[in-house]
Amino acid sequence: MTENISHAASSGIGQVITRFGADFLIETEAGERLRCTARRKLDHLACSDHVQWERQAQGNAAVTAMLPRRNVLERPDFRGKLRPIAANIDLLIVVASWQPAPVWETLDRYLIAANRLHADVLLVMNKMDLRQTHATAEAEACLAEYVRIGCPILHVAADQQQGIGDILSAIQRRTAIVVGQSGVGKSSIAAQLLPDTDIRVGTISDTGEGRHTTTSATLYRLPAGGALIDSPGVRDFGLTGLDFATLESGFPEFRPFLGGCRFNNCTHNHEPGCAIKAAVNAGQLPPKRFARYLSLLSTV
Ligand SMILES: Nc1nc2c(ncn2[C@@H]2O[C@H](COP(=O)(O)OP(=O)(O)OP(=O)(O)O)[C@@H](O)[C@H]2O)c(=O)[nH]1
Ligand SMILES: [Zn+2]
Repeated sequence: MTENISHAASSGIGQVITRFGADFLIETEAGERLRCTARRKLDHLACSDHVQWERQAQGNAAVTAMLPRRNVLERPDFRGKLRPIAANIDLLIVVASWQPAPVWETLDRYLIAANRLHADVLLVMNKMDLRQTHATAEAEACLAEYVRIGCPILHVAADQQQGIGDILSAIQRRTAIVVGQSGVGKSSIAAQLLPDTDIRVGTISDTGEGRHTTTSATLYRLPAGGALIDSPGVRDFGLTGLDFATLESGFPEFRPFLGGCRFNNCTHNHEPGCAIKAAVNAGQLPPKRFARYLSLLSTV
């Protein structure tokens, strides 16, 4: 790596691939991977952040600035302090399965989180081989409501390599993360999306310092375009700090009716003249989603 340095650019723009302790692995615009140090004030950098980098004496490189990010996923560390783990996420791939059965309120929470991040959602119903035997009428009705509100849904079977190509084409050029409750098949799906483990590990061994195992979120480029950010902490991320405005805007199907409530601070619960409740009663809004909205409302 060092012999190329005199010919290579000495500074530029790049993207954070992952982090090793205080250091970052950066991908330059030329596609080169550089291990960089960063000043303490850049400690809040996260996987997929765009940055400015600079080579220094002895071939060391450093991140010198963070460029604006479109969003950031944060989760509390062991002290309860919010820490950024991944930035610039375009798509939340929310995985659910027929066994374990979907927890619909959890799915609603992921939809709210995606909306808060201004990211798109793709619901992946995994283990479609178990749908016939395990899907209850209630679960099918809940899923039908997701179809009704326009949530994109794919049915796949990761174990049987069915539908993985559809997920790859749905990602397109976006940067995605895979989330979902335990046991639904997130690892199986990630392994299918990133089948070449050498690519997965190789991105990190490219720094010439041997193979690192990192629990930090890592950005993987997908051969068909787009990228996947993955780590255990990304996969089991959950919505925290829910407030009323976030909750209400996480139910996009309410939007056409929102101006119609008698009170402009209506919470769509007990208030008279509520347009949302009227629309639910008139069959214009999905009732099961609304019932879960009320249950989430009692937590804000
Ligand atoms: N029947 C069936 N089982 C599957 C399918 N995909 C994955 N599984 C199984 O489901 C189980 C859980 O899969 P994982 O990929 O470990 O699920 P996960 O979401 O990563 O689980 P956690 O690590 O607990 O969060 C494993 O036993 C898989 O073999 C599928 O398409 N059909
Ligand atoms: Zn209302």
